[in-house]
Amino acid sequence: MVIAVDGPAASGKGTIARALARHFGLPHLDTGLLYRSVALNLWRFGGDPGSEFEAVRACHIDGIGWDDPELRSETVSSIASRISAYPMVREALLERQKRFAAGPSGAVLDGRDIGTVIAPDADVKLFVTASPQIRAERRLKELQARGMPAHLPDILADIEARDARDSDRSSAPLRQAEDAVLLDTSRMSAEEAVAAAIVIVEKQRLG
Ligand SMILES: Nc1ncnc2c1ncn2[C@@H]1O[C@H](COP(=O)(O)OP(=O)(O)O)[C@@H](O)[C@H]1O
Ligand SMILES: Nc1ccn([C@@H]2O[C@H](COP(=O)(O)OP(=O)(O)O)[C@@H](O)[C@H]2O)c(=O)n1
Repeated sequence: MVIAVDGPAASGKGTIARALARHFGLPHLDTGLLYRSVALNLWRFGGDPGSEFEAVRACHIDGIGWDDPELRSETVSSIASRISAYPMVREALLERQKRFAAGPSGAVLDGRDIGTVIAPDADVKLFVTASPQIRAERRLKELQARGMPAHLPDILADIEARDARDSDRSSAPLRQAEDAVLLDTSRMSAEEAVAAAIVIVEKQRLG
């Protein structure tokens, strides 16, 4: 079974995708980490996020560990949001995501374009969302828990800017696939959102 989980920043898609992978015994790929790795590479070699050419040169990401704490920094988040709009960057990361989705034991992938581009034939597609204010509050708590300086109005502005960039880009914009089920987690705890997602998957896969 292949499960596609898409949605905007801090909607809870990663939490849901990880829990679904555990529940159904499937491998999981957080595709945002690929874009974050390119951003971290670019930042480390002093490249210009305004240059598609330099961003493509940063797509050799095998040397970056998924547990590198820098991947989650606000600087890297912001660069990732910019470089992910470049068609050549998306192209460079496409094959590895498609290969993961086509793996022999099925998969759960989360990102922005899983249901539309990476795995258009996924068995189940979820589009996870929540209001910008709620998402900003979640990210604030997350940053505070990691002891990082954080300011709600700045986080909200950043989330809105990233939503706009994700939705307005011409290459694989963020949008709900026609056959995706919408899950608005604004009024749900993480546990409730996971439980709702499991029910959706069970229903969808039975057709
Ligand atoms: N339904 C929810 N209610 C409250 N907090 C949540 C919920 N879902 C996720 N979170 C928390 O919000 C933050 C962002 O969630 P995450 O799953 O990383 O989102 P995304 O992958 O969409 O960016 C995390 O700290 C997570 O624990
Ligand atoms: N499939 C994907 C995944 C992420 N991205 C981009 O990569 C950035 C980081 O993704 P992420 O999923 O780790 O970000 P959060 O939603 O966790 O904040 C986002 O701002 C997106 O613009 C994308 O364009 N396509």
